[in-house]
Amino acid sequence: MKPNLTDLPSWSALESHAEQIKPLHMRDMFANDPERFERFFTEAAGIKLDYSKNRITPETKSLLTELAREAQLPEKIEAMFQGKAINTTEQRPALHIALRNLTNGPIEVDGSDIMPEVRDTLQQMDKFVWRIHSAQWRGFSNKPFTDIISIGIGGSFLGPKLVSAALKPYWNNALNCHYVANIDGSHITEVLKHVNPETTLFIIQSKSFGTQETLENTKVARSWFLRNGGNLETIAKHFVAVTANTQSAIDFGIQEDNIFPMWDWVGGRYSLWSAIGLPIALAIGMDGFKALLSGANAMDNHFRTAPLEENLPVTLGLLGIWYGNFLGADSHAILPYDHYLRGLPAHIQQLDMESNGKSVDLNGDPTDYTTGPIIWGGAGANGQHAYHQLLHQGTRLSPADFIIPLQSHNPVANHHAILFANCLSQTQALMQGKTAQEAKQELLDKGLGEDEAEKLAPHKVISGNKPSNTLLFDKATPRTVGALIALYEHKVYVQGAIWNINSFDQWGVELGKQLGNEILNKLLQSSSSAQLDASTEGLVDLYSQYGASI
Ligand SMILES: O=P(O)(O)OC[C@H]1O[C@](O)(CO)[C@@H](O)[C@@H]1O
Repeated sequence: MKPNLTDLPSWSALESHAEQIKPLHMRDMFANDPERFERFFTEAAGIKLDYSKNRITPETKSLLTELAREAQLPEKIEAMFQGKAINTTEQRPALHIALRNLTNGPIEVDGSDIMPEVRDTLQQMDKFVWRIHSAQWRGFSNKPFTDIISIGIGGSFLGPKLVSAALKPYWNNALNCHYVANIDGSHITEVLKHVNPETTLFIIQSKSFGTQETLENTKVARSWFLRNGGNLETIAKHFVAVTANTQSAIDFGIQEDNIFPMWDWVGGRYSLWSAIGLPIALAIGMDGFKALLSGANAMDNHFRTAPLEENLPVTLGLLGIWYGNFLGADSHAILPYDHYLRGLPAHIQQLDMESNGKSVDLNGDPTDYTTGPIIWGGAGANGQHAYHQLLHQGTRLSPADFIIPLQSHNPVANHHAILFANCLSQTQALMQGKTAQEAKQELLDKGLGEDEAEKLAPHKVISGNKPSNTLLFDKATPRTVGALIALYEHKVYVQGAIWNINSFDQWGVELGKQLGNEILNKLLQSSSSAQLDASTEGLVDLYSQYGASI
């Protein structure tokens, strides 16, 4: 039997090593090692990573790499690329890498090559995008489309939404791209207010075609369409679907020719590279979409072949393990300093937390170590005037990724230099902090008296020693955005592989769905026999008294 993770020799070595590292300050690490930047810098697929502002030494790095080897990470990486059923609870491979496999080499699932279907679907997308862009495919009154509304949630929403916003400079501008996800009726109501039924195309995005939010929103979109000039014959011009469950989409009323396939070997949160990326392709064109795939593919090749020590996803994954399992961090911040990438934290949050928010290992045994962190974040520099205070002076440790392009798509005045300076100053401040002596001297220099300075100084002390990574790329292009997202996908896999958990299922979300249906029955028909706890029952009563009648 394989040893438990915490029984591996490198695990106990890392535990002892952590005790040696805890008292050390990064300020001194930088002072003592002029090569530190070069030592802890790596790049691949257009993404540069400076990880020198971490609480690590070369020994930390080699111990973490040893952990990766002892936990059989290289074998597990290969298993993913070879299409092994690494999603063990559902007996499926996780082959998002096939969706961007540009070598045309075969990738087999159950003995048959899946690449022909992948290529066919890309062609189907290509043809569709061309027909919409060239106005060969028009709305019911023969006008070209002006708006697309993608209806989907979770992985069928966050990835396409992130990427289409990230690549706004590449939009062909003939089409506006909107997203509806939430079952809160205000979401679809607000989106429908701004579009014309004659020129609006709906893309229903659901791998399962069984997701309540998506199906209910689709019903609303359909009746809105029928009430506003459309009819049963013209629905086919305005509704297409992307799903792995073709029959349910047909039963729902989507014409078979309007259905783009996806497959059970691609997880929802890894699916933006499939036809779920249709809104992206419509927004930026198929060449742009293929460039996105090629960026991800470049990261895939790097991940599969680069030595562990130079491997970007492995490096990020191991650093996360270092902080989470050995230095007590329980969250991780994603801080894009790029307006176009403002959707990145939400996407990575789903990617990471739905993948690695697990507490049993592959054998079904409870893990005796912590797993996936809480992912949070937002766009810089805005966050500096909000939550960065806690990063600098709070009691919790939250490592952060600062993500910034070297060039801006919009070189307005000195904005990009200012943005860049803000980003770097944050990582510097987090690393070096401000000592009590420095704080006091600053106050004295400002003319405060000795007593006053002494009193105020503790509030101005910043401990520093707070870790961050800086990720850079030339510009947010389809290629770099593809590589960046693939980097995080693989980071998540690295961590899941080492923690020996299944990163590709999400059973935790099911209970809420089950209970939600029971509660809904209660809300809609007060006769339901479902037994509820006192709190939920009380809240249902409140809804029956006040909510239902409004
Ligand atoms: O694409 P579907 O099947 O509608 O699922 C939407 C999302 O729901 C989830 O299953 C979680 O509820 C995600 O994993 C998935 O991306």
